[in-house]
Amino acid sequence: MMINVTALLKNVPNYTCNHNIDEIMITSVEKDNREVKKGSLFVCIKGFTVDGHDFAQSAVENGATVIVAEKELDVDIPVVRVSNTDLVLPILANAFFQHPTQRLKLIGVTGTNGKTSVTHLIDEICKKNQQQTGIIGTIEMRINDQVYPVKNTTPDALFLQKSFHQMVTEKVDTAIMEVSSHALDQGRVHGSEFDIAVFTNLTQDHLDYHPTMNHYLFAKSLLFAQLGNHYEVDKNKYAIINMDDKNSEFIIKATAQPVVTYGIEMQADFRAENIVLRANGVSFDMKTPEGIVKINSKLMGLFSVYNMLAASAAAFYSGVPLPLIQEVLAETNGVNGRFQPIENDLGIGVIVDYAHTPDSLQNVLTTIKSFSKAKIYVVVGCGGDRDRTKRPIMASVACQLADQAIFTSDNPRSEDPLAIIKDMEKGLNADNYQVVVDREEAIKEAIHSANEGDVILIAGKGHETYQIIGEEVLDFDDAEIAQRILTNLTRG
Ligand SMILES: CC(=O)N[C@H]1[C@@H](OP(=O)(O)OP(=O)(O)OC[C@H]2O[C@@H](n3ccc(=O)[nH]c3=O)[C@H](O)[C@@H]2O)O[C@H](CO)[C@@H](O)[C@@H]1O[C@H](C)C(=O)N[C@@H](C)C(=O)N[C@H](CCC(=O)O)C(=O)O
Ligand SMILES: Nc1ncnc2c1ncn2[C@@H]1O[C@H](COP(=O)(O)OP(=O)(O)OP(=O)(O)O)[C@@H](O)[C@H]1O
Ligand SMILES: N[C@H](CCC[C@H](N)C(=O)O)C(=O)O
Ligand SMILES: [Mg+2]
Repeated sequence: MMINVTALLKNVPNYTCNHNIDEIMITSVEKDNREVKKGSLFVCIKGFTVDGHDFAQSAVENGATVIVAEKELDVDIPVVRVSNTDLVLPILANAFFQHPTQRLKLIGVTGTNGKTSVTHLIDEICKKNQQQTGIIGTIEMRINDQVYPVKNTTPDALFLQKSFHQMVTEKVDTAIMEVSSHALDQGRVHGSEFDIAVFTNLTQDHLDYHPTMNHYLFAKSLLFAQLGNHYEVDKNKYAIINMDDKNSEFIIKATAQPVVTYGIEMQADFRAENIVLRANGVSFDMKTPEGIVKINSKLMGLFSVYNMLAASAAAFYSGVPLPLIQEVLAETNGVNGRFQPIENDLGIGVIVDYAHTPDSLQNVLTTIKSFSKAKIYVVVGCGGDRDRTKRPIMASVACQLADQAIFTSDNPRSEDPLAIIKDMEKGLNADNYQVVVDREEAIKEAIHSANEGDVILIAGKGHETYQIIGEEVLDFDDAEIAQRILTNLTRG
């Protein structure tokens, strides 16, 4: 692909340049000097860790023909000066890849918990409806059936627009993505034209990044402010909102587009009534704008009912018939690492779940409590270099709802694992816990202690296949490790 640089800069406000660049054609837009090739345009981004301006010379050596920067640079190629490269990157990426989101239906899901679960449900439903889908989120990116790794739940604007462009090329008609609060705050989704935006819920997390819960809420609301524009209502755009969350009113105010509501407690367009929570799933009557649909699902817990309502509303407003939605909800096994049972012959219930916030831990343990007749164990830790204030809350939830908690490590990253556990113990008024720093040993301890009928929740890492200790990323998979320990125990 070759694009004229002035055409690319058309929507960039107030730029200046030290050379005439009218005739320059560029081959790619890059923000990392290591990706620069002959003919690239290199955008210098001031990051949280390093300053991309420091890599400008290296970008020139790698073949860049134009640089976009916030300050004067001593290089031999044209430098386009702008006031904020963070804001310019999405504009350039979008223009370079020819506004790909105008050519597909884009569904964005935001909220503290449930984004991965809801996006995967929507994906399953759309596929059943013969749509060609692309999905981007915590676990991976998938375009049709091809899987690609992702570094962030919501990647940067360049990766995003490039991926949407690939989706368009590969005939995807519906893209479904998780939109994190970090991404909204950093403008990673600027230039992405959403058709449907879903709000799941807001509870405590990420207070290492957002100064207060109100800042966190504001960041989430930006997805709804970015839905369509504010001077006309687009009948094909919908904001899908959980009315039972106390922040729904704030989120609704952010959008000028039609609002579709869902919930259990409050009146809503999609509402679950007559809910029956069973040990092997849930059933409920889903009230919809087109009548009542009976849902029988293998998914567990009240939180899954919310996820099913959100996904059903999103799928319905993107054109999927209700009977088809009903069929997928009956069939789905949910997402890897979300309430995932680990089979064994010992009669112990072992569940791997990605609960890594106070609210999700509470939801999952409450769900287990609703069907468990014997003792509940929870193996839990808190991530290093992440919100420290959630640590004692998670510890307290664990001790209140489980009979025995085992505090352990969950990606300690640059922190001392024992210091993280000490944070968990701060102010804790309980003695039904023990500390086993090594996560594999902690899982072993829980399995060896449990008797037939007991349930063990292994929380926090879900689908993750690694444990980050310091700079090292070690292989670690809760499900695989639990399975191995259980099998060894069965064999005696
Ligand atoms: C705090 C944060 O959000 N950091 C994000 C940020 O990284 P950064 O600002 O540190 O970037 P940097 O390393 O300083 O680099 C600055 C610039 O120099 C360039 N560079 C850098 C090095 C080099 O050798 N050459 C070079 O050109 C980089 O390409 C970049 O353009 O920009 C990067 C690219 O977009 C992100 O990958 C990175 O996410 C990091 C890995 C991260 O951990 N983020 C977390 C907090 C996060 O975003 N999480 C959310 C959601 C979590 C959830 O689901 O709950 C997510 O969406 O993933
Ligand atoms: N609607 C919900 N409300 C509360 N908790 C939920 C909900 N859905 C899922 N959970 C819990 O939260 C955990 C994470 O779910 P999921 O991965 O879908 O969330 P996420 O928003 O994608 O998380 P992340 O921010 O890490 O990407 C699940 O394992 C489950 O314990
Ligand atoms: N997206 C979340 C995932 C947390 C998962 C948990 N295992 C941890 O590492 O803290 C985060 O980066 O905060
Ligand atoms: Mg996720």
